[in-house]
Amino acid sequence: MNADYLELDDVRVTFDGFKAVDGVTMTVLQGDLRFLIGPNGAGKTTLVDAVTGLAPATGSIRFGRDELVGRKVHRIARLGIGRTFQTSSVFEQLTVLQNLDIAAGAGRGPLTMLRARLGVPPAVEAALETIGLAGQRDQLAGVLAHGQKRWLEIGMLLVQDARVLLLDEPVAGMSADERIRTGELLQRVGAERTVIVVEHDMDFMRSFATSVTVLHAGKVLSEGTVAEVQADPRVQEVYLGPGSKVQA
Ligand SMILES: Nc1ncnc2c1ncn2[C@@H]1O[C@H](COP(=O)(O)OP(=O)(O)OP(=O)(O)O)[C@@H](O)[C@H]1O
Repeated sequence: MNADYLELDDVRVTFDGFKAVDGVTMTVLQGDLRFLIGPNGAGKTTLVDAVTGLAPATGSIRFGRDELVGRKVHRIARLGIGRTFQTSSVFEQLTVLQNLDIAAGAGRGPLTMLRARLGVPPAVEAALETIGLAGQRDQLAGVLAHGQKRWLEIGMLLVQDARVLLLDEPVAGMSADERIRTGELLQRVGAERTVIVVEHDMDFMRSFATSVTVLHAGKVLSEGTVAEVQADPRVQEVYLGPGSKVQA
């Protein structure tokens, strides 16, 4: 098995006795574009919080040889686990390049930062190309289109050399064209990394997921290819609904 994989074993998160994540076991490999779906309140965001250290979890979350449960947020980030949130978090008053530069400099000292400013570091250059914003590098992030801001956030994870990307509703609010471009970006990025996408957009999932985990009430209800989970009667019952178009 490749060293870059995320392995969750019996992960649990409890808030005042309420089991938000209730014994989740799943493995996501490098090159997999895994979609995490489920009804509102199923525990998707809490599970991502558990992986990134924002929610206190029990059980085991391993990235390669490293155990993440019990580690602090910044240590988990340094191990190469990156995430985006439901709302965009770019620095609107700074340019695209400055946003990437700051992300690339996270953890570097001021002198290193100063030296790095003399030229655009190769990792930043590569990220600009990957996210399709090379032409907008000197624009303020605040004037970018909604989709472009979300791509910039992904770029910020790339320059930090995140090996695992956890993206919370990355296409919410995007146009149809932006959705397609985001899916293609995730395919490019996901070829070399482990990507988990929390998403409610079923058309987007059908187009781009290589595998799907369905959460319900904090537990894994179903897992497999898009066709497999869509054909699963339990999924149709609790999530996709009796009227959903099943395209097995
Ligand atoms: N900090 C918290 N304290 C108490 N309960 C919480 C906390 N965070 C989440 N919950 C509860 O845990 C459950 C799972 O929430 P979570 O946000 O993980 O679901 P989700 O599947 O991401 O939902 P959505 O699709 O609506 O974003 C919900 O019932 C929520 O109210």
